[in-house]
Amino acid sequence: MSVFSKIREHEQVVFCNDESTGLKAIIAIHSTRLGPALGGCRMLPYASEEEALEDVLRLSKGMTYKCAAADVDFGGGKAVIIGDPARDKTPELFRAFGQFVESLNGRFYTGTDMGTTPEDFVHGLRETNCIVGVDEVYGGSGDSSVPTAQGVIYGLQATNQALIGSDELGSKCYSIQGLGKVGFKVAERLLEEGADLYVTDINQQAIERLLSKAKILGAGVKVLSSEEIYQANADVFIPCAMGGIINDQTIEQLKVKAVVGSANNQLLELRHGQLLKEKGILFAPDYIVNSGGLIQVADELYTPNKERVLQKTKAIYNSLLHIYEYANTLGITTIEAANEFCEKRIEARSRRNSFFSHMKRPKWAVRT
Ligand SMILES: NC(=O)C1=CN([C@@H]2O[C@H](COP(=O)(O)OP(=O)(O)OC[C@H]3O[C@@H](n4cnc5c(N)ncnc54)[C@H](O)[C@@H]3O)[C@@H](O)[C@H]2O)C=CC1
Ligand SMILES: O=C(O)CCC(=O)C(=O)O
Repeated sequence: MSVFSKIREHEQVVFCNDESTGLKAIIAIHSTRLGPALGGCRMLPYASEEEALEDVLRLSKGMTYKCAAADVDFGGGKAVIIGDPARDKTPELFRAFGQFVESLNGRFYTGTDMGTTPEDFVHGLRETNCIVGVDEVYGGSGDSSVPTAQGVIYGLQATNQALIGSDELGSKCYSIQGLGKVGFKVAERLLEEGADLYVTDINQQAIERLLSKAKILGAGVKVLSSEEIYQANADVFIPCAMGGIINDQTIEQLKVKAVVGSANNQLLELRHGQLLKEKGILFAPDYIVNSGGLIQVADELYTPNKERVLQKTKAIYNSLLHIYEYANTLGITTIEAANEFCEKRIEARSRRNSFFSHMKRPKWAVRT
């Protein structure tokens, strides 16, 4: 397939190469119809450049929908750095990346994602102001995985409400894939609520950290292998690592009643939403559940306010219940319902103007 056929849905794709630092990154801007593109930057040891391109194209498109669902005036973008986060990170690499972000002149804002941390982006911040989610001491709004994890908790509560008519999180069993920045915080909160957990992570340190926490709380955690997690006898599966994990092979194994997690692009294909529905498994559209981080970093660009972020993150609960109800009424899948809702909103808003006209975000005039 030609490059232009591959990127036909996207406005712009930038390949960033810096030999001296070893930086190989791709920035994808899916759409700026609702405002400048906003989305985190992943660092992963992709098996091939094609795989990295595929990932950044899918992720940036997802951000367009996430921005529409979260009702923020930004568009969809994302970046990936090809490299091993455990081995290849240097301050100079992140500065080189920051220079490329700056060259886009405000069309793209970025921050953390899988494999990157707020500390990494402090280096990038020396080259551009278009970096979000660094520590408050550097003028940022802080680690965006905190509201992301909070949003997953609201998503779990809404899903429990839809399934059993109660928001209660304890006295249930959850299976969690990935105990990184988001997964660990979700696991910690569920343990505090008295829930039982099955967990998996390819990083042994992440497992040990959670086991120490569980020991302090006297809580029950069972560690499973990467393959076993799909068969766990849990009520809800919480994917907090990579995408594409809901597919033909895994759906067959799932015993849960719902899938609610932070991982971006959980469904390998749209039809997997239908397969989940047929199996009676409720799917919480990932870009609604995991929008807490986006809400925080978007808010940061209007001068950050923690209380406002919390209020907007809480809205994930009602948004999800609304999507469940809408899907039920129309007899469609929850992902179809969410996509339809976002596409209508993008269409309605773009009728006003099809371009964004200001580099700086206007200050919030109205408190919600
Ligand atoms: N950090 C944030 O605020 C947001 C994150 N997300 C998404 O949530 C997911 C997790 O993000 P973070 O926690 O920030 O990433 P992270 O890099 O901090 O954590 C990911 C964890 O998953 C583990 N992992 C990787 N492959 C695995 C596998 N095959 N099986 C089990 N564990 C595996 C890693 O060892 C790591 O501990 C990603 O899909 C990310 O795109 C979405 C919205 C915002
Ligand atoms: O969390 C962030 O820094 C930006 C939001 C994002 O990339 C995401 O929601 O996937």
